[in-house]
Amino acid sequence: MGIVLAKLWRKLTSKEEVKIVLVGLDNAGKTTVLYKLLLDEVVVTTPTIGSNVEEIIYKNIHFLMWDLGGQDSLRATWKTYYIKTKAVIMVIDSTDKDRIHISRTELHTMMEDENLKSAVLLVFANKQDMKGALTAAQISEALNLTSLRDRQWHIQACCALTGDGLFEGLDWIVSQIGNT
Ligand SMILES: Nc1nc2c(ncn2[C@@H]2O[C@H](COP(=O)(O)OP(=O)(O)OP(=O)(O)O)[C@@H](O)[C@H]2O)c(=O)[nH]1
Ligand SMILES: [Mg+2]
Repeated sequence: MGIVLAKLWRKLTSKEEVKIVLVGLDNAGKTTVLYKLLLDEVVVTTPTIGSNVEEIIYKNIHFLMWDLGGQDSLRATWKTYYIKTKAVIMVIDSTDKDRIHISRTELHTMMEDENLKSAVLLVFANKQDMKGALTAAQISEALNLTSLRDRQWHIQACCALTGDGLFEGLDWIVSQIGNT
């Protein structure tokens, strides 16, 4: 316990950057999440080609957030961003029921990558404002999160337009990074 607290304290007081990658299918809302966290604004987005990177300082922790393009042709490049990643945030469009199986495959492939061995996983069940959105529990089941072994994971319902749930998700990451 003392060691965990000491590690957390070191993280909280150091200027060390905590690298996060934001992944998920195209149109999931990753870029919207990033700029809502950074600016508290809903920005007008276009599909991300390549990546956006921003520093977000929260609870005195410097998070370096990499928002990766989610289109099919870009997903093969995700792995080039994994090194030294402390947390993966997978953003899911909770209304995109037809493609949730693709998210599941992408997620489980990622989780096998050696560079993500000790990364924690936060899943954002985004677009909860929309009618017919799957609940976080339904998404958890569809992604088969309980099958993940040796992985700290958490799912958080959210709406990137209002910001609901976003900082709760970040709080979970903060609670985890003292253990890494
Ligand atoms: N209703 C609703 N729309 C959202 C929400 N979050 C994002 N959107 C919309 O979803 C669309 C796609 O958002 P982006 O943030 O560009 O999606 P992305 O995941 O970055 O997509 P790629 O860059 O192509 O991978 C935009 O029109 C957003 O305004 C949400 O919580 N609710
Ligand atoms: Mg984007």
